[in-house]
Amino acid sequence: MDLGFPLNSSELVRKCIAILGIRGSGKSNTAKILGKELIKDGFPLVVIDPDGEYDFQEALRIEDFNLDPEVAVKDVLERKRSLIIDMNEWNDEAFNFLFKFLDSLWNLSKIYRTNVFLVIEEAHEFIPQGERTKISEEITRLALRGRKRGIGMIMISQRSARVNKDVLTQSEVYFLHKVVHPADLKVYREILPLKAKEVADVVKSLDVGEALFYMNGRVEKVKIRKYDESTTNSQFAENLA
Ligand SMILES: Nc1ncnc2c1ncn2[C@@H]1O[C@H](COP(=O)(O)OP(=O)(O)OP(=O)(O)O)[C@@H](O)[C@H]1O
Repeated sequence: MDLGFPLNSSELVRKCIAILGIRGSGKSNTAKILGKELIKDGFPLVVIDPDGEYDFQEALRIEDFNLDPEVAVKDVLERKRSLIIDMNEWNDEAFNFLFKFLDSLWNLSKIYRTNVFLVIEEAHEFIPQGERTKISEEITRLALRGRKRGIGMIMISQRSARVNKDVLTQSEVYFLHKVVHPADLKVYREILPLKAKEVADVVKSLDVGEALFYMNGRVEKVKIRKYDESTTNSQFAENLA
């Protein structure tokens, strides 16, 4: 696949991927490019979208939560359809749906074992460090034990230090965009096999859309290509069979 640099999508299957960086550093753009390329290569995505900003062609958007979560999960695992769960309303209805959806995903993935990626935007909101919720427990279980069931994860956060450490350290692939806060730089130092000064210098030099890509022990400065918002239009979940 082409992210602005070439990468083999099969190398990402069943892995946890972290996309980190400050506001405006290009995280969402990176996640969208990566998500679109994964869909193109045949891997369904489930996007937990707190700001209603994701919109992939051929994905179904769920924003009306009357739907049976198990039917939605089966659509992903059986028909390999991508879903965007729009959490914009941030209400009990949305959280109840999400909890049941993640629980069904855990249970049914054992049967189907479809390779799928769970995309979690603003990951610090759903899997906060030092706090446990019903949802964070579901996501943690999927991250720590989902690999054999086909589950990969893409976590995106502007607050690296506030994301649950147990989950973040499961990541094997990192896109590290610019950060400035010392607590976030400290997280980068823990992740990268570089000297502290090197980390500080190279991270400071990153422009919008640039990131340190870290996988298989190799760190590379990359420029992600720009996502074309005009080519997207997801369908609504009423179309779910
Ligand atoms: N690789 C890129 N090439 C060119 N422009 C980019 C690139 N990545 C991001 N941008 C632009 O920079 C701006 C911020 O990008 P983006 O929304 O992806 O950042 P973010 O880190 O996700 O910010 P936030 O945390 O506020 O969501 C957008 O206008 C986007 O179009």
